[in-house]
Amino acid sequence: MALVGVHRDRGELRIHESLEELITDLADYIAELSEASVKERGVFAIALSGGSLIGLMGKLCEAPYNKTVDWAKWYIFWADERVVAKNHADSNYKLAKDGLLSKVPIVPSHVHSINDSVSAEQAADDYGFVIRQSVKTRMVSVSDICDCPKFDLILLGMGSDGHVASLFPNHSLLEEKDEWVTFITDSPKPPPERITFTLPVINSASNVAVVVTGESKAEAVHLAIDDVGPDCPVLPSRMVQPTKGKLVWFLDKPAASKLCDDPFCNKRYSSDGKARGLECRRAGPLCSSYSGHLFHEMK
Ligand SMILES: O=C1O[C@H](COP(=O)(O)O)[C@@H](O)[C@H](O)[C@H]1O
Repeated sequence: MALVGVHRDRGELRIHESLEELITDLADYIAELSEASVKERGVFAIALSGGSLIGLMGKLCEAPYNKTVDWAKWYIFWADERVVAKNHADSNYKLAKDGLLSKVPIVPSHVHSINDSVSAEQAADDYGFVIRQSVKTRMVSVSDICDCPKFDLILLGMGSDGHVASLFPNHSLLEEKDEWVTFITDSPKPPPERITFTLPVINSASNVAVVVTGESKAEAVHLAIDDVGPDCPVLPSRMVQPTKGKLVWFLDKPAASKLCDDPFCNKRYSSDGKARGLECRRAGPLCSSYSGHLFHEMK
């Protein structure tokens, strides 16, 4: 059973009892967005990240999703990529290909991976061109408030330092306002050369999901979501604030364990692993950060 709440300005939180439950909820969420987008626009433009996210999407390769999802309508992009050969162990493309894309009937020409035979700067330029072409042909829609691409869904992971895509804390790339895709040659996490969507592109998407698991990320989750006051370090993950789109956090219990303005009205999980806040929530007024929200237990 998951707890779902809507934070007043940090989007919807889905906190899962187990990884298995999170994995199923994530597959349902992606499948539903795909269906809605294909119905509305005839296509589904999705941007992936690398890391643990791909393993957590694995259920999409299984029944019923492998048969019910309209894979032929999917257009795949990457929110970030390491500038390494496509068959390199560090490649986000390889990770997605091995873990997902080779197991479902995606049209190969709909998979937009980076040019891996040029410099990071050139790869970012080339990828920006690919996205401009995709906007021109309306495979990717365009934001109605700026000229940015509006992806149907951008899927992000988050590092324990709070980075998303290849946007790292205290890095000048966080200030990029003009480019859609940019590059980094000094990534604090190896490999050093990467390309990444910029915040204006991430924040123009119709839907953004941040998928975070494990206790090692609990502090970053706390800093990305809770109202921790003016001295709070501004993590890249906190700068994910879709202008008009919907933000959803998929968390497991360990990742959510340091949330203080939490769905449980400041009560953490009790030692037996039960979410005590459920009683608290039923009994009394809700934590102010979660006003105007729906809170329910998901079956
Ligand atoms: O380097 C990267 O790290 C993040 C987080 O990865 P995780 O394994 O800790 O989930 C990932 O989202 C990003 O795409 C990747 O390039």
